[in-house]
Amino acid sequence: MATHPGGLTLDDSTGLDPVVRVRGLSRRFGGRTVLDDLDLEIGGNEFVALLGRSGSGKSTLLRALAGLDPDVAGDGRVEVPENSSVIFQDARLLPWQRVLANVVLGLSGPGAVQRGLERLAEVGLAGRERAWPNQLSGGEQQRVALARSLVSEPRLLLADEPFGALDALTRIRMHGLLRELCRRHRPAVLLVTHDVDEAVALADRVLVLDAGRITVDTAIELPGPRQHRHPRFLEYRERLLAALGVTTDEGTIP
Ligand SMILES: Nc1ncnc2c1ncn2[C@@H]1O[C@H](COP(=O)(O)OP(=O)(O)OP(=O)(O)O)[C@@H](O)[C@H]1O
Repeated sequence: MATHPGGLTLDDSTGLDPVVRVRGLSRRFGGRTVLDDLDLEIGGNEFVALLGRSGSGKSTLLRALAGLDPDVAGDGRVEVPENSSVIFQDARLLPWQRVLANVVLGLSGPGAVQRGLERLAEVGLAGRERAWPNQLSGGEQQRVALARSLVSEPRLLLADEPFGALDALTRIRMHGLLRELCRRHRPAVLLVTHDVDEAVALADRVLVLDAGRITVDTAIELPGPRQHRHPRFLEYRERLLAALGVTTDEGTIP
């Protein structure tokens, strides 16, 4: 059981008990308000994608949740699980440490190395444990970062455009891998992306951040493996693009 900030008692056993609770979060840079009294809840095991135009504050929100921004306004309330992980667009591996050492960095105790080996196998890098990061491709390095982000069995995974630097084919493979790993390890996920297709393909719920607040909050309900050409997929896509202010005509070359 856990206590809601408002005093409501929520039942952990449902898996719906929020692991992220944000109330009244504001962030200003100089005179500019980027996050404006924002509220957000993410349930345990929920996979949430956060869309927004460039500069709308997606990374600012993720950094606040990751505890990487010491200057978020004091009147807001941000509750996240202690055991959270972050993954960025660049893998951020230590070049002087081998792959396995990068994955288990900061972990101690019996079983840490074993867990690292298991995660590496899950991301398809069994046998590469002793390689140096610069011996891996960009996509492989990002697989290592994914293994590292899950090795501590986090309750919350914060991902900031983790596939943004990858080529289209690698990105699609990584989508499948992330979905599969999240099904297995069940963290709640907040995935920041500018890619509407990525959001609809991966998430249970998609948010749009605009003018400092969450303006769209929609569940994605699609049967079976997600097909980009499924009519409902296209419907979600159109609706989200419209919410982002993109008209269907944009991108059409006359
Ligand atoms: N440390 C900072 N100092 C000043 N302004 C900042 C700082 N960090 C972010 N900003 C501003 O806050 C706004 C939101 O930035 P943020 O990186 O959160 O947007 P974003 O939605 O993630 O954008 P993108 O999709 O382009 O990555 C931008 O206008 C940015 O210039």
